[in-house]
Amino acid sequence: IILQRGNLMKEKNPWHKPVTIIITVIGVIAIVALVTVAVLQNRPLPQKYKYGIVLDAGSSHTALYIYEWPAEKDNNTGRVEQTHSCKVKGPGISSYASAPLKAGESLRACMQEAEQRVPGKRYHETPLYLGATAGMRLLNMENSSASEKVFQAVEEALQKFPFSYQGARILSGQEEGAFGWVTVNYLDDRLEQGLETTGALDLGGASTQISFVSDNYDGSESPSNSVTFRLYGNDYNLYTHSFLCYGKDQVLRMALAHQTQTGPESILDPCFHPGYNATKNYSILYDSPCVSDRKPQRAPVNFTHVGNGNFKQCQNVVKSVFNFTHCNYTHCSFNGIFQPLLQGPFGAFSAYYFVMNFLNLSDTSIPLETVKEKLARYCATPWNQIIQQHPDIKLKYLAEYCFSGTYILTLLTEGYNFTSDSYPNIKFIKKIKGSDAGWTLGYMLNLTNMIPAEAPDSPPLPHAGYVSIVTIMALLLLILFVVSLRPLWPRCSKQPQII
Ligand SMILES: O=c1[nH]cnc2c1ncn2[C@@H]1O[C@H](COP(=O)(O)OP(=O)(O)O)[C@@H](O)[C@H]1O
Ligand SMILES: [Ca+2]
Repeated sequence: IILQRGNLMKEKNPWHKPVTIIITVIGVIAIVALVTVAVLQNRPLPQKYKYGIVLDAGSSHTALYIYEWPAEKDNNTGRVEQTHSCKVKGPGISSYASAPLKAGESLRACMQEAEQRVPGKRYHETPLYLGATAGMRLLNMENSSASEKVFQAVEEALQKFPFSYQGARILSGQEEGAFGWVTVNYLDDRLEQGLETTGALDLGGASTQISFVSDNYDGSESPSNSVTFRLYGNDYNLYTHSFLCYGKDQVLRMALAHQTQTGPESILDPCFHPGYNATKNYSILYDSPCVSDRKPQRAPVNFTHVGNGNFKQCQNVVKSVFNFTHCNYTHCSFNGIFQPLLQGPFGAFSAYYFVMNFLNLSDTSIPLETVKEKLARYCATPWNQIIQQHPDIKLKYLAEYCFSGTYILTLLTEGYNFTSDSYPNIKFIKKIKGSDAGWTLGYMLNLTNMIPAEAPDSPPLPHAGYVSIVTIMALLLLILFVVSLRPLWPRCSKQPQII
């Protein structure tokens, strides 16, 4: 009987049937394979990078920037980052008008650095651009054949490198302003998300740019200030203006020209520290289209530049470089240039940042009146004390911070109409998420078509969500499968039947 019972038990356990075992094993293998394939197939591929190089040939110096982005995801947002920058030794390329070959040579060291930073197998597909700004605009106005020679020399030097050379050219003021705006908003991820944009304030040595979106500007009033973009499915109507000669170095020339109109032997300059005393050359001072027509006749060769450090008087000198007499539009900034009402936050970079950071005034939550008081105290500090306090700073920069700070505050308030209420909307910035604020990134994004006009189609689920859902579904299938075999389950709990 016991034997019989044992036989009965064996026959009744369907799990031990070969067919059931095979089906179960196949089912488990299929589910494991499904999950594995789903996970592996959709795993993000190992990152490969592409590179782009932009040379910013500014009026005072040239800088090289290397950008990097994942090779598979060109069209995704916020993915292009600056990986390296190199400051070219010596002055800007426009200063080599009388020795153009040296302009090309000056770029070599930074280009060699770029060769080290970009992987060799990417050289040929790495675009290389050079964009020149206001220094070359002025040289081109003054002596176009000299500017052509400089470009020729620069071009020859750059073509010797193994990158994909895409040309050297002068950017228009609108391009310089608009691409600075693109850079700032791209790095802040504002474009793809369609967020309110940040205005861009760029202060160079020879020109300055203001760019922002304003609800009361559709481009119809003063169309030359309008730049339109369609980015990620959003339309932007940007106001932008570049003031040639209103970079801080050219404004200093204009301020000195204002003070030397009669060709004196010496001037007492409120924008320089008390005790500052330097001999300057009239011909060098007036050697720029921004001031050349004002050169006093019968001036001596040199004049003595003496400081007396008075902020209020310095503001008056600086104001003399702005013209507020005429405006043929609803609103103007200065020199009869249209400007819509200021709107939104602003990022102020390049020399805005260098100067305000040096002066410890980059925090715009400090009330504007306090900023002015602090700057007034700084300007009144004797020159020898300033030198002692900042032994590592180049004397040329050091001597000019009082002037530059005064110019920045005057430009922002009197020029662009920022008030003590709207001043805190400005942020003085150097970098955003590791990339320098400036026109170069926006320029490259535009020329490589890296910002799509329409929003890219993105997969409905991120990778992790996709994997989780596939795994959960596979487990459910497994449970369903096991449950479906229920009629074949052994009835272990039942009492053995005794026949
Ligand atoms: O460390 C610094 N302290 C103060 N000013 C600086 C420093 N580095 C650069 N600058 C200034 O920033 C400005 C940069 O202008 P840039 O050469 O880009 O001219 P551009 O944009 O008008 O062509 C110049 O006035 C230069 O002197
Ligand atoms: Ca610049």
